[in-house]
Amino acid sequence: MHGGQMLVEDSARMSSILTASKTGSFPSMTKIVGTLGPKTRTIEVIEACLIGGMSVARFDFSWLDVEYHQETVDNLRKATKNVKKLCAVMMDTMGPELQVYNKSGNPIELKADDYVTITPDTSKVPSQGILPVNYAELANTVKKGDTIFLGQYLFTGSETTSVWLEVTETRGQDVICLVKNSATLAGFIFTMHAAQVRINLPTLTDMDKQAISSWGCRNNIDIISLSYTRQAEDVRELRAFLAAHNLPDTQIFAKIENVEGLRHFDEILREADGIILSRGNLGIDLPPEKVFLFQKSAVYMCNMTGKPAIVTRVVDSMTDNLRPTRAEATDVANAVLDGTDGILLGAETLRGLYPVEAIKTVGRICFEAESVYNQPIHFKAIVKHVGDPMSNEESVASSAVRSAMKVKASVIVVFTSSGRAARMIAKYRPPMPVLAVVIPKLKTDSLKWIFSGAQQARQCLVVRGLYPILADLNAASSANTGEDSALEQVLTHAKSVGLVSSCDRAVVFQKIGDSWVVKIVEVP
Ligand SMILES: Nc1ncnc2c1ncn2[C@@H]1O[C@H](COP(=O)(O)OP(=O)(O)OP(=O)(O)O)[C@@H](O)[C@H]1O
Ligand SMILES: CC(=O)C(=O)O
Ligand SMILES: [K+]
Ligand SMILES: [Mg+2]
Repeated sequence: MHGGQMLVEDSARMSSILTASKTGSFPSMTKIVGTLGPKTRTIEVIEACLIGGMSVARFDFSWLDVEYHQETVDNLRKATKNVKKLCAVMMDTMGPELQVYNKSGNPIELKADDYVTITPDTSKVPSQGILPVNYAELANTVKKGDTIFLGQYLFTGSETTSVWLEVTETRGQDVICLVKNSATLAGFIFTMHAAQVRINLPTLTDMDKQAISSWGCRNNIDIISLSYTRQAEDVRELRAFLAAHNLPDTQIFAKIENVEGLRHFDEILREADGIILSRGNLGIDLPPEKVFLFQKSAVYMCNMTGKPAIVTRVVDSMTDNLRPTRAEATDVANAVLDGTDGILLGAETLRGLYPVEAIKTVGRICFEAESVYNQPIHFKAIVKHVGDPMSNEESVASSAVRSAMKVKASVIVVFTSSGRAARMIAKYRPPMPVLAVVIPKLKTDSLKWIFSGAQQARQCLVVRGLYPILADLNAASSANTGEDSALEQVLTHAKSVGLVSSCDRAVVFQKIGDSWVVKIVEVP
């Protein structure tokens, strides 16, 4: 059961480390985002990922086309039905990504101390001596001494399949580079990252717009992960585009992947619904000694404002191995202790040999870290950050979390329509799970009437500690009559999944009429 009875600071902790974890059937509070690709697109594997703890599926449009992703998302829908679990759909844009296409798929061997020319002439065949890139202005953008990384998609920057280049000169539109490490580039697409330079391409490209208006609309996507977000305007532009394409409720998670995004972090955070700390790219854009500082500061700011923070690139080595490295295992736990909402798996699930094991391993580490998370410190920091006077809702929400801790409640139940109230509770990081009971609302898009709710429920799946339940329509009418049939149903469900037992206490946060109310009930 979740609970955080002991902190790492407690002196009695050491021997208890060896006690087996009671993970049970309930997943970690920290959410796991899995990128679906070649190794994770059959119904069977997706089912195993969902059962293993994946609650958000990411579709990366840097790779392949709308038809490919449609097949995968159709399989995801079947899998969620089969295992009776909700899963949010996250679409990841391509953005201004530099790519080298290696049509033949023949490996390219680069040797340390050799020279290689990067050219925008894409009629050239990539080889040891020449690498054609999909960007005409590279020579005007980089200068002597700059660093360029190149490798298979989702490369780590310290492996034999990616290469570190140093710009020695520019010649017309070409860029001549010194190869710093020997490497064999394999695959059909290589990603290029020029460190700390501005790529003069729009954040939301025409290709992305096309994919959103076709695939995105067709699948009523829950979240867009906006790659290479560099300023708040990027988010505003996407927001307007979504509204114009009948996707007004799709959330925007800004991916911070370079120093320009880092510089504008505060303004981006104000506009976005969540943040993805894209350590893959940012980890090579920043000097290594600065990466942790960005992570701690960014997660802290997200926590203070109650917006989800997702950390990427945690267990790269699990792409080919059953166990993560010691450093990776510790890194996952530290991300949880920092306060992250979710962990995003990329290569591990996309092309890895052990996608399900990667999900489960990360889930177990998160679960363990959550049990020693210093929630009281976090709680105090938010109260201080929000300051006085608090809004009525926030004041009651924070009190609900405090009450739940004081009475050692097993669960907090929150009734919500948009998900906002649930996120407000989660912001205070209660140590027990929060059941977000999503009450459907009747809405019109001027063509037809529809019930909202399913999407809002799925969007809760990216927030630490939230477990959404989509209420039936009868629940919607019972609230204002003071009837508690919905609450009874929720507690019965919580009992059936082993989350609560008879005589446990549950804290309920709900809106009755215009007032926010907290009550403490005993599980029947
Ligand atoms: N016991 C209950 N049973 C069923 N419905 C309930 C119960 N208690 C509250 N509700 C309903 O839950 C809904 C809570 O949604 P509400 O819209 O107030 O919150 P939200 O969507 O998180 O915030 P906002 O609308 O401000 O974005 C209300 O419609 C309320 O009437
Ligand atoms: C996932 C991703 O894009 C990154 O970490 O850079
Ligand atoms: K991408
Ligand atoms: Mg990236």
